[in-house]
Amino acid sequence: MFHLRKVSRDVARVAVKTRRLSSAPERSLVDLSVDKEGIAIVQMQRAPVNSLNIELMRTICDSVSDLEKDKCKGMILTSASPNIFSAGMDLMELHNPDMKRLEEFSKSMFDLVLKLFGSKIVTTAAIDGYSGAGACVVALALDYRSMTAGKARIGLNDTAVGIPPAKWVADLMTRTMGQRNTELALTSSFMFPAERALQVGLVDEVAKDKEDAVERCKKFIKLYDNILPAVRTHTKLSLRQDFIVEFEKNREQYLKDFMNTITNPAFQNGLDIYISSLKQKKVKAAA
Ligand SMILES: CCCCC/C=C\C/C=C\C/C=C/C(=O)SCCNC(=O)CCNC(=O)[C@H](O)C(C)(C)COP(=O)(O)OP(=O)(O)OC[C@H]1O[C@@H](n2cnc3c(N)ncnc32)[C@H](O)[C@@H]1OP(=O)(O)O
Repeated sequence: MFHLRKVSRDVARVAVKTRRLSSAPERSLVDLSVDKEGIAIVQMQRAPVNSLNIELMRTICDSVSDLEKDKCKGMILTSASPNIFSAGMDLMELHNPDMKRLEEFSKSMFDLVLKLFGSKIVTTAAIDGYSGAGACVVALALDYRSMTAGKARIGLNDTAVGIPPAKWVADLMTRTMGQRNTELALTSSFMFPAERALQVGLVDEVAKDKEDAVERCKKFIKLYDNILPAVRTHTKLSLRQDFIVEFEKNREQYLKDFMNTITNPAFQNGLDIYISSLKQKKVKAAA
């Protein structure tokens, strides 16, 4: 666990009242609440599997911006879907896409990664269920991850949908898990149960259930209670600056690479088969 040096100084905080912000229609994709201590829960609720489409990614992004403006202590990203944190990118956004929307999709995806990775507040995830590919990228962009033991799996299984992991995705994983573990994870597309994910550093703690995962996130956020937020943010961002600068510098190229991969006919054929197999699974289960 982490040991943060105590700084004996009053930390001025803007009082954040407990409230819900999910009344606006576009905000119904997440349920956002902030407790009396200034810790926010951003709960994804895009049924059935929280697949990341443009609207969900933008909503998460906007929510984090709001929380930063409000000077929240920290946020916990979690899911309303039982057994699923998120199924990753919305495959329907990638399947026979409209070019303009695909470009918007790519931009929203990059904006979200940068927003989460470069956030001023403490960012955590309580992962209570499947967290594959794009969802694992989202989790990796946060400061801390707790994950429930059991059936939940996390990993970058991009090759399963025919997407070779982009360099920045591999970099993000390497920062967390180191070169060797990342190489093994990416080349094998291994989906880690919580205990294995903990061993390789993909998650920080294993929880017994969702409630416990949320509590562990809160505990992590409170570790910073005696550190001046501006000092913590400065330190975090200076350690992350290399990734952010590199990302901004290559953003246009990453966008082109992503668009080229998705629009490749071989990728579209593979995706056709993959989506059919997902649907078929349901038909078989019902039979
Ligand atoms: C900033 C964020 C993005 C960052 C990414 C950045 C860069 C690129 C990095 C990586 C590339 C990432 C690629 C991807 O993320 S591609 C998506 C990869 N995800 C998957 O392959 C998961 C596929 N789904 C499953 O394995 C299962 O559905 C599940 C999640 C384990 C859940 O199983 P369960 O049995 O509970 O449900 P169903 O399988 O019956 O599914 C219900 C329903 O949902 C549809 N669905 C499932 N997954 C997706 C999806 N990813 N997108 C769209 N729709 C999905 C499924 O087809 C069912 O639909 P139906 O109409 O039949 O009800």
